[in-house]
Amino acid sequence: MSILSFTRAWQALEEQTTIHVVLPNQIDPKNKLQVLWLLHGLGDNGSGWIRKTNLEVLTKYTNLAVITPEMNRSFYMNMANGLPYWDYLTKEVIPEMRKLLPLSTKWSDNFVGGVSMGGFGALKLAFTHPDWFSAVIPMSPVVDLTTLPKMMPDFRAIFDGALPDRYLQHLAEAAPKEALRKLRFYYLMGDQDEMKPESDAFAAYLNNRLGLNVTYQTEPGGHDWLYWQKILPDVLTWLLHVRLSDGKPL
Ligand SMILES: N[C@@H](CCC(=O)N[C@@H](CSC=O)C(=O)NCC(=O)O)C(=O)O
Repeated sequence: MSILSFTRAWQALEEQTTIHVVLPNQIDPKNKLQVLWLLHGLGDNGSGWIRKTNLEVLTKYTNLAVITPEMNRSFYMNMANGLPYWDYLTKEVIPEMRKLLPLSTKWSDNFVGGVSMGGFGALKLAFTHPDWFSAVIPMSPVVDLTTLPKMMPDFRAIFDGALPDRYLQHLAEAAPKEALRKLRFYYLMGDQDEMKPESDAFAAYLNNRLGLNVTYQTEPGGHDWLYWQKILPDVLTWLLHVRLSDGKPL
C-alpha cells in the first residue's frame, strides 16, 4: 500500500490542510479505483484513521483507495464564525482528488463512512448527495445536534443561534426517496456509548419510517478508538460483500 500525505491550500478555506490517502500498490490505469471517503471525528484530523487503526494492513486485501479529508472542528458545516468546511469538502476536496488520482467517479464505486462527528458527516453527505455514494457507514455518529454543548465547548463557532433540531431528519426527508432507497447503510454503535439511545431511535427511523436499507449493528464498545479499531475489519468486510454483490471484479 502507499500512504500519501497531501498538503495544499484550498480556495474555500484560504489555508492549508493535509489529506491522507491510502492507495493499492497495483493500479490498473484502465480501471479507476473504488473509493472509501473516511471521515474523522471531533478533536481529530484525517491522520487519525492512519495512526489509530490498522487501516493500511486491512486495505491491502481490498483494492480500494481510502481518502481521509481534514475537517477540523467544523461538524461538516460551513461554520457561522469560522471557515466554510462543507463547501471545501463538497466543492473542492472531492472533485480535486478525483482530478489528481485515478479515482472512479461512479456512484457504485464510491462509499462514505466516518466516526462520531464524521459519522454525522457521512450521513449528511449521503442525504445531500445520494447520487454520489452507494454505501454509507456511520460509526457511532452524532445524530442529534442539540447535544453539541455537552461535547463541544466551542459549538458557537459553528452555530450562532438555536441549535438545529432534527437536522439529519430534515435532510433525509428533503432527499429524493428513490435515490435514498438505493443506498446501503451499515450503521455501527457501541452499547456503552452515551449517544446510543439517539442512534437506536435514528436507525429505527431510517429503517421503518423512511424504508431505507439499514443494517444496524450494536455490540460491546464505547465512543472511542478501541471500539472503532475493533469494528474496522467488519466495516471493510461488509463493504467487500456490497462490492462483490454488484457483480464486479474488484
Ligand atoms: N470535548 C472534546 C471531544 C473530543 C473527543 O472525544 N473526540 C473523539 C471523537 S468524538 C466525536 O467526534 C475522538 O476520537 N477524539 C480523538 C482521540 O484520539 O481521542 C472536544 O471538544 O474536542
